Amino acid sequence: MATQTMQPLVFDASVLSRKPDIPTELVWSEKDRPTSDSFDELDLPVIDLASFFSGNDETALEIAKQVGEACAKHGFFLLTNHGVDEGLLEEAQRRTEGFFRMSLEEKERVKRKAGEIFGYASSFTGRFASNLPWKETLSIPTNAAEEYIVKTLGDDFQQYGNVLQKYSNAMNKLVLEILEVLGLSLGVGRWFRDFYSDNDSIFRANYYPSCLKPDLTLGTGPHYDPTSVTILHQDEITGLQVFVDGKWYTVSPKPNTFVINIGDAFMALTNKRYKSCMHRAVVNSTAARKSLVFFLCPRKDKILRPPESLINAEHPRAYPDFTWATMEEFTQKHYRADTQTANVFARWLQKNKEEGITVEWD
Ligand SMILES: C=C1C[C@]23C[C@@]1(O)CC[C@H]2[C@]1(C)CCC[C@@](C)(C(=O)O)[C@H]1[C@@H]3C(=O)O
Ligand SMILES: O=C(O)CCC(=O)C(=O)O
Ligand SMILES: [Fe+2]
Repeated sequence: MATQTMQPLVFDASVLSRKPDIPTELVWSEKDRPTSDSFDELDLPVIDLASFFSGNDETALEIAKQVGEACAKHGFFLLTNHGVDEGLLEEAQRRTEGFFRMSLEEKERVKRKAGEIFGYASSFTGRFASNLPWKETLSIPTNAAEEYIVKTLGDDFQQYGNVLQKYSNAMNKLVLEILEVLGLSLGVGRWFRDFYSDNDSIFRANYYPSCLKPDLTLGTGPHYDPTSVTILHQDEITGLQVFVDGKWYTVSPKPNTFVINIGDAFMALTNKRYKSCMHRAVVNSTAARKSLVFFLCPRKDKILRPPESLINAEHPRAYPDFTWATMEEFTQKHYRADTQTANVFARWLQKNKEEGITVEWD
């Protein structure tokens, strides 16, 4: 008798957004599903970046203190007066909308292949079997955004590639400034800025189609970003939620404002002085939502070891040394990034060391 193999689900928004019966692969277990009390707004400090760089030391120290408090508590804050051109933000959002509105077949010309970080993924149908996210993603290298888009989608997409390159360049400049604020807040000056000066980061556009049963699904499941620092730009639709003090809260979009959060790799680099924090994205029944995300990643072969001044008797090493290449591989080949990534990764490094497999901290 021939054995029947299960075909992976096809996540085609033009079909699924109209379907009241949700395929089981996209239904999340009850404990993870969004509840109505998760829409209370989270109170986050709004950091004025222009004031930080105004030349007044007292102002800069006060701003660094606010950032430090937020990062020691949950790792999230908002950023305004960031200097990124508003027209560029609008154009990046608009052209991204245009990309995701194309047919599945057209988008799959840039399909993300197994084990690869970059490309278009429609939910993660080929990658995971359950708890699939109600989203499509397009991930590209920030250091070669235009080249990547043109190479995969062709010359007709040159304008989109160019906008994503400009956006990536703007994020690269902005993240180094944010790292100056973070450096001042921990008393290490430009150490973080210098460490990431040759960063090799990831841009990701998230597209969350509307869903007729948003109470059963999640756009992005609960996770900590495994990366270093995340700069998120939401369109005008609400969806981001953060878990603080045992409860889910919403971080609504505000015009011309970025949401910044610390990821696991930066938590390790600060010797756990700063925390990464669990978050997720919910979907809704009426409107599609987009977010543009810059995930700061160090040059792949750089050892993540905290500055000496952050290590002492009161704060012994919280994580072993590692490279981003190893952590990235871990999230792609061994572990689905979730709420436990940093701890499971540290244990995995330890186990490899015990088994005599070379790890960076030998
Ligand atoms: C290194 C990475 C893994 C994820 C993409 C990223 O480039 C940065 C963040 C990670 C992720 C977004 C965290 C949430 C879970 C995840 C599976 C997702 O929902 O997209 C993660 C990414 C991944 O593709 O593994
Ligand atoms: O879309 C959002 O608001 C959050 C996305 C997110 O957390 C991620 O891509 O890591
Ligand atoms: Fe995230």
